[in-house]
Amino acid sequence: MTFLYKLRAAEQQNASMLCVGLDPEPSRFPAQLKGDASRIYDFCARIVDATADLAIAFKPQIAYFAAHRAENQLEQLMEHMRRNAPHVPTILDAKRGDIGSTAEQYAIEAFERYGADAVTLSPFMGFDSVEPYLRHAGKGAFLLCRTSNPGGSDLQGQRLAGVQGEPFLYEHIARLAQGPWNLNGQLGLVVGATYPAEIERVRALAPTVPLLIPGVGAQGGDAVATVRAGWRQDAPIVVNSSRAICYASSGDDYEEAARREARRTRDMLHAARG
Ligand SMILES: O=C(O)c1cc(=O)[nH]c(=O)n1[C@@H]1O[C@H](COP(=O)(O)O)[C@@H](O)[C@H]1O
Repeated sequence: MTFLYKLRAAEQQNASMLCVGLDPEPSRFPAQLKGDASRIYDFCARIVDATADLAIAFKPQIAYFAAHRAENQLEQLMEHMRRNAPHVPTILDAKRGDIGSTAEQYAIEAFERYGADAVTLSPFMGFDSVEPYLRHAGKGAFLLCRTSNPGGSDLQGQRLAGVQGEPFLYEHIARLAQGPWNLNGQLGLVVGATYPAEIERVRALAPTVPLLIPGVGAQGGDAVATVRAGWRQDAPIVVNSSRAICYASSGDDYEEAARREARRTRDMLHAARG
């Protein structure tokens, strides 16, 4: 089963465009787990169980595990998601990007070690840094295109003088992902919810690829404008919220609070489809 097939099935089954981001920070855990990096798995598994019927995808961010030497807990979590939420695809947020031979190793890490359905990648080093991921049958890859952070415009907002029409770099990336780079039909693009006008532009240039859209919740992106700009009947959007869901409460009720916030966000996104 391909990543895109799984994504479409989860979109239907959970009536959702919401991606639950898993960015575990022990210092923000509720009292009984607070500060304890050995409980990262426990914390994340409970968030997964509380939101498995509300999400189109789960997105663990690898740095939050690696920083605490908790890669083994990430492996456990990936296994937990496959077992307890097999209908929800996983996107490993690793933002990798390196020469082909090293990319081959990163692809094995993402798809074989962690068993992710998709991964986030930086396209900065060009097609031969992306191609090794496309060799893994059915696996997805989201290329950073117009990221949610203010500094995203430093490079992504520069015009490419040598390219026809002098597009912005992010526009060029969108065209490549829709066309010549999309060898396995499983490429997607990352566009920040903080820039709805750019989401609309990317959607115009890449009408059928899935868009991973972080930036609602803690970063203050406009959820309604995001859906209007990016959602199309035949092209899914995956709108990520991490901290606003994981830390909806710092008390013992954190699972219920995460569920409430996930449901509220999912319903708001759904309603914005009009
Ligand atoms: O690729 C990403 O997921 C990503 C791209 C981007 O442009 N902006 C962005 O915030 N992210 C990630 O999305 C998550 C956002 O977290 P919250 O701001 O807490 O919802 C983090 O894990 C970021 O690393």
